Amino acid sequence: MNDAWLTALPKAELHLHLEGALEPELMFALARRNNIELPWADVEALRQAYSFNNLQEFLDLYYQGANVLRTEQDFYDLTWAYLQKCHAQGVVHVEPFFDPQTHTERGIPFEAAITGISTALRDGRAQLGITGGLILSFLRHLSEEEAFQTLQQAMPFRDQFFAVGLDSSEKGHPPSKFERVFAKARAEGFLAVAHAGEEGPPEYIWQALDLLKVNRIDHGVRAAEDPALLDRLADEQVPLTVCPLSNIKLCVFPDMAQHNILELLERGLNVTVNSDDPAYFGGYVLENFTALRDSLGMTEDQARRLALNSMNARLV
Ligand code: HPA
Ligand SMILES: [Zn+2]
Repeated sequence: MNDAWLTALPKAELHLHLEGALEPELMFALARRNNIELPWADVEALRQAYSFNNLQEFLDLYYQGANVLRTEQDFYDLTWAYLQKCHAQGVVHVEPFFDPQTHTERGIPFEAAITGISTALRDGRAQLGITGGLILSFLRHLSEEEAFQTLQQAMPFRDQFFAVGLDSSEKGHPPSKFERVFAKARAEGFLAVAHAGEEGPPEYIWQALDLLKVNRIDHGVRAAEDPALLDRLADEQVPLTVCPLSNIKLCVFPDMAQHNILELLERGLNVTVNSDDPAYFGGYVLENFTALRDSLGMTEDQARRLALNSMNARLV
């Protein structure tokens, strides 16, 4: 199975943080455009800094990088660059996240972010034939109150996103912290997803299912530690948006040869392949598939099932 075969396979990307698609070259270009001084001398020095021992070390850099995003045009350019990458790799449907609080906390109008992103998604549909929709993600290291405020702020733009999500520092911030915000979002008609079981324990996956009533679990690889949870995920065919290269970069697994994605697939779980933060983790969807082929011996049949799972796990 060569790269062209994997590219031709129709794929959906269901776990992608737009802020994590900010390539170093674009980060420097936007810094120049917005008169912002970056703490790295050049693109090479920035790439050198992409070495992480855990999720938090990555997040510290990711929030720093997002600081170059200021105008509606910046958000448009970021999203458009991502969509062109998708187009080149046979990704035909996308359901990206954005983190409004990363931007509103530094004084960027909510409207600038969501309008720039939505306009690019609309152009992606018209010009590239890529379908999809946007997920508004709450930062779980911030308070419930701030999540409620963010949802409130988003209401005038309710037709521009279809679901809410939960991301950022997982440990110590269980899904239960956001039970009431998610209930409100669901009552408003939004679907729900949540990061759970990336660094956090299986208990957080149970909570995401039972308290947040999510339609998908983002990551979920630590479900492997809990046989009863594996049975539930298999029985209910809950989609898991697994991100192999991310998990290696953030030391969730020591190396790709030890990743459990194919074991989860063979146990009957509804797993999909995604890139998470491709600019930081060394690859988009295609590179995640090729890594599974090269390091885990993924077969053509498994690749087909993974891609089909992603298409079937679409929510819009
Ligand atoms: O992998 C992730 N986990 C949690 N929060 C995130 N925000 C961007 N990427 C991630
Ligand atoms: Zn993620």
